[in-house]
Amino acid sequence: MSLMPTMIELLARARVDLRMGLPVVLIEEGQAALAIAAESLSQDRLSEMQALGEVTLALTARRAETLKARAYDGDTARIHLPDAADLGWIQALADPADDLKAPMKGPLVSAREGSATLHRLAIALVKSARLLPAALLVPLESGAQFAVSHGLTLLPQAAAEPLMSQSSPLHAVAAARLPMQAAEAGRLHVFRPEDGAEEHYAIEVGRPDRHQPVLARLHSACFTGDVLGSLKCDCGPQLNAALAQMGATGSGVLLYLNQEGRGIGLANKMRAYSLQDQGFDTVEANHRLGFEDDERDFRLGSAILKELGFSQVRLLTNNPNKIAMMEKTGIKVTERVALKVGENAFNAQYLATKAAKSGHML
Ligand SMILES: Nc1nc2c(ncn2[C@@H]2O[C@H](COP(=O)(O)OP(=O)(O)OP(=O)(O)O)[C@@H](O)[C@H]2O)c(=O)[nH]1
Ligand SMILES: [Zn+2]
Repeated sequence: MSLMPTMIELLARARVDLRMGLPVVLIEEGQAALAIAAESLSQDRLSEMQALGEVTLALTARRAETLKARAYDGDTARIHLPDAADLGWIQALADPADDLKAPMKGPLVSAREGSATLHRLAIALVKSARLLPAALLVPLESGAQFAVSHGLTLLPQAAAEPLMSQSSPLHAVAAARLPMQAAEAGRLHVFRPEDGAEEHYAIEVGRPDRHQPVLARLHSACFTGDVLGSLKCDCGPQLNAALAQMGATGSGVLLYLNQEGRGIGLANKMRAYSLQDQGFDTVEANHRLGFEDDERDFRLGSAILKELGFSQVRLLTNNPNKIAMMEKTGIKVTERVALKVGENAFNAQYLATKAAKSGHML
């Protein structure tokens, strides 16, 4: 038995399958469905799914709103797939890239009867695979049998609980000394979550006293800002300023959380940037894609701080949600240290939107 995958391992496997364009079998209390990500769908697999029964497209209520489709299940909408629907039809619903060019997609008919539990689970899975939040589902008579005979991953709803509550435990896997320009006394720790998702890093500067509040920064990965010096955001200058301040005062801890694009992944962030080029702001772009404003899980941050032995922080941030999440998850924020750097002509509007819509402190 111990060689069989655990629930959390099944979850990791399902995430990879969906990215590769393979369907997975989802089961919950007598219901079963075959689910596949809209983004990685092929025409062959679509035809196979259509041959199995009535296919529905699971979308978030956010995406449904843009498409003027009804979402009868709160945060989730189940759209009936017309018989004539092809790959292009599905992609146009899942991906907002051409919304403005081809605005009329309807009439879209949403399902009202039955349960949306498996649809909601499918959306959570494709989001965690950093794909577009859209999935196709077709009901199955016997999920377990179908999975075995087709060699597919079988995922019970219970396996996805950690995904829904986003609280996979993490473990420190390696650490070493890392002298940096900003602080010679640096140490980099790598943390690996049990659910096979991205690793996160902690950079400890000096030897912070575990009994005192530590100067801390929760930095979210921004490949464009951190590495390329993008002027569209303020991430690069914030990263450098935080490390510089820790170096200057001799101690601190910077968490580098691999939650690119506020947790939607780089491909989706580039889709959001492309919508921004069409005139939408950073929040509207996320919504049109079907995401919430912010899909990050800051609980990861407090879990890492606790693993490192910290319980109180002086937090470098302008984001009140980060402070609230720290407090809620057992890390005391004794002080908020403002971090206002890197404003320029390209990101002024982005920063103004964060202040107006996301409550950022100026
Ligand atoms: N989806 C999306 N993500 C973006 C956009 N611009 C920047 N990001 C991401 O936003 C995150 C920036 O987060 P942080 O530096 O923690 O900033 P913050 O939440 O505004 O909070 P503080 O900087 O602490 O005040 C990074 O993951 C970026 O990749 C955008 O237009 N769309
Ligand atoms: Zn950035």
